Amino acid sequence: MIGGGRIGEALVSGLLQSGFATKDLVVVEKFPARTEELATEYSIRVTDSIADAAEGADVLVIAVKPGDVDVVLADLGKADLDSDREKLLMSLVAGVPTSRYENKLPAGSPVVRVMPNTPMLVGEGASVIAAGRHVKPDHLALAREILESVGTVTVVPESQIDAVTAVSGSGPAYFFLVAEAMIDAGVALGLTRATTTELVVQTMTGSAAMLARSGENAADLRAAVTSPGGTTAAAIRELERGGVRTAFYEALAAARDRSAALGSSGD
Ligand SMILES: NC(=O)C1=CN([C@@H]2O[C@H](COP(=O)(O)OP(=O)(O)OC[C@H]3O[C@@H](n4cnc5c(N)ncnc54)[C@H](O)[C@@H]3O)[C@@H](O)[C@H]2O)C=CC1
Ligand SMILES: O=C(O)[C@@H]1CCC=N1
Repeated sequence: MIGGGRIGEALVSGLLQSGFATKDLVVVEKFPARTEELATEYSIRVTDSIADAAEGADVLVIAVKPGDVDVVLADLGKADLDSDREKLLMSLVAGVPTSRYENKLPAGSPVVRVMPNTPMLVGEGASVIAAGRHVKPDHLALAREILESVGTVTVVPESQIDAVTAVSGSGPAYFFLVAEAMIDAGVALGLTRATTTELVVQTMTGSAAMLARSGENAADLRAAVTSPGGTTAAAIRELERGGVRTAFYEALAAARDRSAALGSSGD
């Protein structure tokens, strides 16, 4: 795991909780305080040397910011890696296409681009994978196996990954924002923060469970809550007046465009 930040830690933590052995994971982290934190929290080996971790690894996971990918690739290029041992590279980096890795790695290197999300920290991640040019079914199966230990896995063509990033990669932030706004609104109505937080969290959890399990679509489930002339209709009217639907269209298009831009500029 190259990059032990938020997403790197989420995957490491999820993998360990799902039964991966600490001896099978090595994290490369360049920020010393972070190195210390990860080693203490998870009892895994954390190093600041990419060469040290990559030697002997079957899978390299890249979890640095898009702007740091070229440095990582340069370090991998300098490392004296065992060329007989094929390594699967899994990039969790937003925006960066598989071709950027393929152009810098030895010819024929298998690269899988992944768009994960942070709920993998609690085993509820939604990971989406796209195969690079040299990926064979076995590589895809291995990537799937790793990611399925922390949530669901969906395979799409790489042309769809920027859109997927807008939906599920950034998606948790939209839900957290809605939760934050609802909690503040409940407090404005006079409820305690503790009570309103508990109610919002359970309402979100319960609604998500209904969406996942009831077999009904979101529009029908919403209609079932909306009594004629009732409270929900009054609330939805205000949300629509506030442009909530258009805001989501625009927000997801902005995220998709930003993902594409990160891939070309890297910053
Ligand atoms: N945070 C999220 O919800 C999601 C993030 N991603 C992607 O995951 C990647 C990482 O994001 P975060 O974890 O949020 O960022 P972060 O900034 O928390 O973590 C990146 C880590 O990489 C380390 N690092 C940078 N250069 C390094 C190098 N050369 N060698 C070793 N370590 C190095 C940094 O010290 C830092 O700890 C990004 O590319 C992002 O696009 C993808 C999906 C969701
Ligand atoms: O905000 C970002 O760029 C990353 C990618 C998806 C979620 N977080």
